[in-house]
Amino acid sequence: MLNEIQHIQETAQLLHTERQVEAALDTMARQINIALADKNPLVLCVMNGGIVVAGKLLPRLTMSLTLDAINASRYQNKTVGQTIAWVVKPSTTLKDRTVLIVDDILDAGITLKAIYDYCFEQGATAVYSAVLVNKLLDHEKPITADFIGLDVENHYVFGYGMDYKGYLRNAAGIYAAQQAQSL
Ligand SMILES: O=P(O)(O)OC[C@H]1O[C@H](OP(=O)(O)OP(=O)(O)O)[C@H](O)[C@@H]1O
Ligand SMILES: Nc1nc2[nH]cnc2c(=O)[nH]1
Repeated sequence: MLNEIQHIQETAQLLHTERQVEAALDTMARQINIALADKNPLVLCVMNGGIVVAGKLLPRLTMSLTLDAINASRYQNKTVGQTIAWVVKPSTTLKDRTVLIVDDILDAGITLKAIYDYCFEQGATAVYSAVLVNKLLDHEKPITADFIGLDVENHYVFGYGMDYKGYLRNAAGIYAAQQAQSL
């Protein structure tokens, strides 16, 4: 496995540098600070991928807020999505809260739509979403995010929380994985 990960890392294409990602986070935070200034939001970090984005975004946010996590995983360390596994649900009540869902990537949009619907089912009054990366697809998605950091073309990407088979979430940039060799 580690041979494959090393190969993926060495052959990956850098799409957005750390500096570009940090600038995108600044811009997202500015927009969120304006839109949710007086909303006392509950920030819901979508584990595991959202952990880096949430961790980087939170110190940039200036309003009063609380934090919780949700883990709805569709890829489960694979590169092709399947049905959603609800691993962790928030322990805080969502009732009457404005929720800000924070995730690393909006791809087909199935995960975000499921979490969005879940928040309303739990009694949230308003639900916003922030994703670091929006993948450009040639078909409609069931949901769009309110705050988007960067667009990427239709590659499998990793870095800034996004994994390749569970690894490379710690890459300090956004990379496109090239086709894996069978190693
Ligand atoms: O738009 P979609 O096609 O539904 O995919 C997006 C989701 O996929 C990834 O999660 P994943 O299921 O890989 O879990 P992870 O956060 O643990 O990596 C990512 O963090 C998003 O939550
Ligand atoms: N790491 C990663 N997770 C995803 N989940 C949905 N699409 C992607 C992707 O391109 N990369």
